[in-house]
Amino acid sequence: MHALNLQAKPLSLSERLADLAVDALIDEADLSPKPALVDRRGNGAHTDLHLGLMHASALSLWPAFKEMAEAAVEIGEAGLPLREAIGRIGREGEQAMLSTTNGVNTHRGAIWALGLLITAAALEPQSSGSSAVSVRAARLALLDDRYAPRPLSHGAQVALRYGARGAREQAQLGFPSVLQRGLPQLKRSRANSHGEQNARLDALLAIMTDLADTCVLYRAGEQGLHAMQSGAQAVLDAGGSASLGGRRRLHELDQQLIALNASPGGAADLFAATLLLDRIERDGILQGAF
Ligand SMILES: CC(C)(COP(=O)(O)OP(=O)(O)OC[C@H]1O[C@@H](n2cnc3c(N)ncnc32)[C@H](O[C@H]2O[C@H](COP(=O)(O)OP(=O)(O)OP(=O)(O)O)[C@@H](O)[C@H]2O)[C@@H]1O)[C@@H](O)C(=O)NCCC(=O)NCCS
Ligand SMILES: Nc1ncnc2[nH]cnc12
Repeated sequence: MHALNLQAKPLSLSERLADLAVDALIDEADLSPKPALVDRRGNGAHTDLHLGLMHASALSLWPAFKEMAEAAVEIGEAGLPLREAIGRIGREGEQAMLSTTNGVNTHRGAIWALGLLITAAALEPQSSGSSAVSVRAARLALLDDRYAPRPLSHGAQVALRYGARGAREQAQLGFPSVLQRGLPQLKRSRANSHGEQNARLDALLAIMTDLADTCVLYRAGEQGLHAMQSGAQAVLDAGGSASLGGRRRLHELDQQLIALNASPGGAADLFAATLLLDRIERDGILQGAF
């Protein structure tokens, strides 16, 4: 008789990438204190969101992320067939999210950003540096999905009103807010021994300093966007989240954005993308897979 084999089955590349994406979303939700966003302390500027819902939403997206990575492995190149396959899977993921959250939009922007990035990572797992993955993701984002509906989304309304191009442009440009703001700040604050949670808060704030966040623009106009960008810069200038001065500024920013109803949901999604790329680069996506 054979002894029981209790060893866990190794994860496939797609399962591992889906795990990394969901982990990044859960870590983003848990990070506290984030200005005006849902975190361990409360609901920030939201009346219809809470931490449990953010976690449930993140977990509901695992199958969609896995399917996107599988499509990349099967199709094998960043062309229109792959773009349209992940567009369809992304829309199905949005439906799974909405049925989990009872219709609340928790992670639409995250499905877009993290979906493109894990698809790009799965295309060439041996080339998993942040810049290389982002360039491949941008190539996919530049392709026009013929089956995508064009709803008058909040982002589309803000584009008409203020000319901000939001999530689509961010991806098409290769995620500059992640590559030029979030990741460098995360590394700087870690190098200064600020502690992991403070380093993550600083990375989120760095993204907020110059993002045209369409959530903020939709809810609080240009005044809200200016408050977000200048307030985030003030925290970093005062020494960041690890310093007493920075923490005071962070508290002020939280209060100010809540008063303006300005929730930086786009910045939160790009912060999750920062964590994802950081993990892919540090741990490698092949570790633990196969
Ligand atoms: C291309 C799409 C991203 C669609 O873009 P569009 O701008 O038309 O759509 P929006 O519905 O407005 O979604 C964009 C979401 O992206 C986040 N975001 C905002 N600004 C930026 C930015 N500058 N860079 C990157 N990301 C950004 C943001 O997501 C977060 O906010 C959500 C809550 O927002 P909202 O619905 O406005 O909610 P509230 O203000 O709270 O509403 P009320 O309570 O007031 O009612 C939250 O979900 C966060 O995730 C924007 O919301 C893309 O989505 C698309 O085409 N999808 C189709 C499927 C597809 O092709 N997928 C590809 C597979 S990878
Ligand atoms: N933590 C958070 N709070 C509110 N909206 C979000 N969208 C993505 N993450 C979010």
